[in-house]
Amino acid sequence: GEKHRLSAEIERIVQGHLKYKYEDVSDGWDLIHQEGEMKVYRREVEENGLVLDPMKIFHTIKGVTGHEICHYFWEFQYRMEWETTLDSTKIIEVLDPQTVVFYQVHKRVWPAAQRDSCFWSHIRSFTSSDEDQPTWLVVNYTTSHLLAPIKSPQVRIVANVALICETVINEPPLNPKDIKRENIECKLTYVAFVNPGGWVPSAALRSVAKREYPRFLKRFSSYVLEQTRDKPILF
Ligand SMILES: CCCc1ccc(-c2ccc(S(=O)(=O)CCO)cc2)cc1[C@H]1C[C@H]1c1ccccn1
Repeated sequence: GEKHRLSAEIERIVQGHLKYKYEDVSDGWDLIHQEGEMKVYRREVEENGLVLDPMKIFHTIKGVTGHEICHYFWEFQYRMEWETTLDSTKIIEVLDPQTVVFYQVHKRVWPAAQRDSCFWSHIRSFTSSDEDQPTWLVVNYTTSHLLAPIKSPQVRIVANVALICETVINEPPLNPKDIKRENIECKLTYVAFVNPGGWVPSAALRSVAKREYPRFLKRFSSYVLEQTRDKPILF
């Protein structure tokens, strides 16, 4: 598509996520939560007393495709229907049909100051040679923007988040037209590097993250299942 001021950065960040997606979580990652198909890993990282813990979540959702998951994650108009941790969200710029800039105000995490975030959000798909279904991904990456001035007392978070989805078709029928939702599942990898942008008590932030990430992914998955239940499959 047409290039714009963020094209080079987007390429760099997207390729970075694809490179690390296959990094195994055996060294340095702790499994902190397991629920059904969902496995939540965290690396404990602190920088000058600030908790930066990278999160990595693997989940398998039966009955939806990776395209559907990324569609509902990226499209702005659904956001407030599944995001329970936001006070507001709005698009402040559209850079191309796959790239927008969002500004969001997050619900206050007591006793910390209220957070806000501004990031470019990019959706794309690609097919590797060996797989038949395309991989879909969404990356949300902090960016500065004239229409999202930093204003006290809100604290701007710095986030680098990726949702990478593969679609598996189990027992594919001879004719692809006959594929049913019970034959499909989405295998997703969600990574989040969130710098809270200002001091938050380590224990408080760790317990909020441990509770909120699984909760948000569970809620988001059920939202997509409910939205797609009686719709034609979006491959
Ligand atoms: C003090 C920092 C608090 C805090 C701010 C923000 C976020 C956060 C940012 C972005 C995304 S997303 O996946 O890109 C969906 C778009 O909104 C998810 C979460 C996480 C936390 C940490 C607390 C954790 C958390 C995790 C999930 C939901 C809410 N909070």
